[in-house]
Amino acid sequence: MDYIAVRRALHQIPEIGFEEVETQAFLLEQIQQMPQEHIQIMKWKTGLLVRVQGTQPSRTIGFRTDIDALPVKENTGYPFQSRHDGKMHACGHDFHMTIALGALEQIAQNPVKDNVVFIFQPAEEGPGGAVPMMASDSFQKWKPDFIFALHVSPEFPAGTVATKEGILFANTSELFIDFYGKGGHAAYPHLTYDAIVAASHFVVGIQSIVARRVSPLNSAVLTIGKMSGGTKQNIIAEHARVEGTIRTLDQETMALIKDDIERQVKAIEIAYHCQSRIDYGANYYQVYNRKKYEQPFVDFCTEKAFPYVICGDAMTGEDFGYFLKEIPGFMFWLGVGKTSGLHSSDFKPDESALEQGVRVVSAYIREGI
Ligand SMILES: CC(=O)N[C@@H](CCC[C@H](N)C(=O)O)C(=O)O
Repeated sequence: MDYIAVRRALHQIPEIGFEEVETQAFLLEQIQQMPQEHIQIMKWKTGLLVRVQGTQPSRTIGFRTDIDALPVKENTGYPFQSRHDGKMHACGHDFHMTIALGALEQIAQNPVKDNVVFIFQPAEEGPGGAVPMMASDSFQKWKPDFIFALHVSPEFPAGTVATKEGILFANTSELFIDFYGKGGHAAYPHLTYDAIVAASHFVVGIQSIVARRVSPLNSAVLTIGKMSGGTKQNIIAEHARVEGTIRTLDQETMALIKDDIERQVKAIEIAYHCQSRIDYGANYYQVYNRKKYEQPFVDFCTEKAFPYVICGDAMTGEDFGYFLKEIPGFMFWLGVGKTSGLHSSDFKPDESALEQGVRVVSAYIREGI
């Protein structure tokens, strides 16, 4: 398989969570070009489960990749840039899928003792594909006894593995708040209750939550990434909406932040004569690496001379945390060299990491687990 060509082809067809129809078809096309004798495929919504039958199986090993993209307008200048306007693989899932396909090809060509299931999971960026996929009959039928996954990172040199014991990715909760006021003519503000002014005060007010309610020895993030409202420049807005995300390293801090958000929303309602509705959307459980499952991987990397570093916690989220809550396993970062950060419109990971990713994943399946 030409990893770079596959990654570039996937890069051109980014799709948002649970819309990965073209992606699923492309993945199937690639899988059909592999030796078929030991492979079985099950579709699950826009995702796939692909099982390679082991030679003398006593258990099932799982490797999971996410397959969705983000609503980002690409600005990489790539000749192979996204063909789907306003959508982009800005979180590296094109890399993740290519590495999964590469490892699948190697295992399909030469199966290992145990069964291996490659899990192509939709909607990691939202609304969250892991929980419904895990609950499906298809997943339950081939449920792995051990599972692992990777995520690309621009924080580490291309091809370098980075992981740690304990929390790797944070707990997350999406946040959507609608403010409803009373619209009217821009020249008669005293006859209205401006929803945009209410939402703006809310956004400024909550900046004090992490600064003043969360212990300075703890960590949390409260980001509003989107704000919208109104219909025209000379009409006072009846409705405004803020959309964001909360990140914490424990559930208590998550509850504390939500409680403070609710208090501030109540205060805004009173002060600005509006009504509101809060929706916490998708919540992701932390990705927690238990030493028992992470340490053997670190030892394996050392033994095989795969470049490796110990990393810190990150406030990124990943619904892979739900797999690890139920199934033994671990997650790691794969460095893709210095580039703009994840979710940036000019995110340009170093493609030399693809081959190393395939090498690490297939070697660990074959010799490590
Ligand atoms: C690795 C990564 O970037 N993951 C996403 C996960 C999204 C979680 C959820 N939809 C939210 O926005 O809270 C991230 O943003 O960290």
